[in-house]
Amino acid sequence: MGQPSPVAQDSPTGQDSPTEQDHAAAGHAEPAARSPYAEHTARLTRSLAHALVSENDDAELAETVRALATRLLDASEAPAAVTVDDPHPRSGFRRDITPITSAVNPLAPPMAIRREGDESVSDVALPLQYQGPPARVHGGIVALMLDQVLGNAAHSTGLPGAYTRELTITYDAATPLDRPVQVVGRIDRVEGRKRFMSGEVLVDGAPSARAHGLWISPR
Ligand SMILES: CCCCCCCCCCCC(=O)SCCNC(=O)CCNC(=O)[C@H](O)C(C)(C)COP(=O)(O)OP(=O)(O)OC[C@H]1O[C@@H](n2cnc3c(N)ncnc32)[C@H](O)[C@@H]1OP(=O)(O)O
Repeated sequence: MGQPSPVAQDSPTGQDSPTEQDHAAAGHAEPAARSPYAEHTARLTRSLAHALVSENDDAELAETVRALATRLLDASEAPAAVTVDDPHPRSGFRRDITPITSAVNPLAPPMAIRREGDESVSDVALPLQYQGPPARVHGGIVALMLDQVLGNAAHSTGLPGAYTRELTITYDAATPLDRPVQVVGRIDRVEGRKRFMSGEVLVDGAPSARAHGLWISPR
């Protein structure tokens, strides 16, 4: 596995400035300012989620969190205006707020995606927050990872932006928590506006889940 390399494009179209379609796909307006606030908040929230699932109770910490939650609520009037330089290779959006690769979305692990040849690749180990059955990654999270990595691959060639039209997952085996897994996606063929995609989640090189799907550019 090579070193992560930044995704070349800032937008699904590969242009310097994001288009309206990029914004529609990303679901937000262009950020007005840059600040470390969002990144710190995301890290804090991930830490809180970890503390919650660890089931340790600490009254003093709980009070600190309560007070902080009150302050954060007060400060969250315009969250769309808060952003940071993403320290991770970006998914392709100028500002990534997806719940899987964004550095500033506390729902996201976050998962970094890089290009290797014709494929989009991510190495990730998912912690307990993403558990479904005991010791296994939730199947919906597996689908989310594959949707994102296949989506990244669908946009990696400078083709116009496209949306997931169909995504089929075959779960072959458990995807373990807290162990490195690799998610891979690629374009199998392009027919006009349609991109037929495939990919897999690999555990020690063997697929725990396989995906195929269709991405379509809007008219
Ligand atoms: C660098 C950035 C990285 C960025 C990386 C970012 C990764 C983000 C990953 C997140 C991905 C998402 O969550 S995306 C969000 C979730 N998905 C969505 O919201 C999509 C919702 N669906 C839609 O908006 C729409 O259905 C579209 C835009 C996808 C397509 O609409 P449309 O253009 O009207 O489509 P339509 O005419 O019906 O179909 C187009 C053609 O495809 C054919 N077609 C339709 N379905 C199928 C099918 N299952 N199998 C074969 N062919 C099919 C039709 O017959 C037609 O063929 P012909 O007549 O042309 O021959």
